[in-house]
Amino acid sequence: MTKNEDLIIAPSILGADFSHLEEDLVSIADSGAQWVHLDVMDGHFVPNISFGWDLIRTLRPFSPLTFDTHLMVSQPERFIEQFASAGSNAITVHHEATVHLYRVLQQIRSLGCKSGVSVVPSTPVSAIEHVLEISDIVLVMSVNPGFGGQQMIPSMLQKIARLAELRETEGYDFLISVDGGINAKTAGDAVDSGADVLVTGSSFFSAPDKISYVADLLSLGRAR
Ligand SMILES: O=C(CO)[C@H](O)[C@H](O)COP(=O)(O)O
Repeated sequence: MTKNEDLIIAPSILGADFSHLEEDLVSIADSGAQWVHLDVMDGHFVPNISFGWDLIRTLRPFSPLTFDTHLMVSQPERFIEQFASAGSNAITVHHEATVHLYRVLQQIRSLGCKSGVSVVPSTPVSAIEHVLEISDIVLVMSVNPGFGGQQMIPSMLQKIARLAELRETEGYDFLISVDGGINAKTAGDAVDSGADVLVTGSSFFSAPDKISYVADLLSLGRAR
């Protein structure tokens, strides 16, 4: 996979106004972003509750973009089928949320979705090395998950760089995604470290001009 040349911008609807989600979803496609990031929180794995597969199924007809579902959910293996049939194109689960990680990633692929694995800031890359061969996406959480609008933890850049190194040396084919505190100031360092997918919530939805905001982020990939 060619790194960064095809940078992907994935606005997170966690930052949207839930009273007019349809409109905000359309604004993501109109902005030039390629993916929609859907943060599912269960109030157990993270101290917040967001939404479930019914909302994703409801939103699906209103966007042609890739639905990138991020399950911040304990024992996600219980719900993979529901999130796949709701219209997810990619499903990411947390290493810390299951003892059956390899099997869950296989399950995700068997349902026709891209498989994603994520780690919270305290988990080192070494914890997921055994599943990199069956991962289409590795999502580096650059904040403690649960809430939008936090500041990026700078040391997470080293984690991105380590993943990029492993991909190169071992010949893996996953995309490196980064989630948490991504904005016009922090995105450059993330891309320089090796990120291919920029998840952006509060900064996207507060941008006065979403098209320019996305264009600026996309230009970081081309500048490499
Ligand atoms: O997963 C998340 C929080 O757990 C959000 O996707 C992430 O924090 C993006 O929001 P922001 O860009 O506002 O940091």
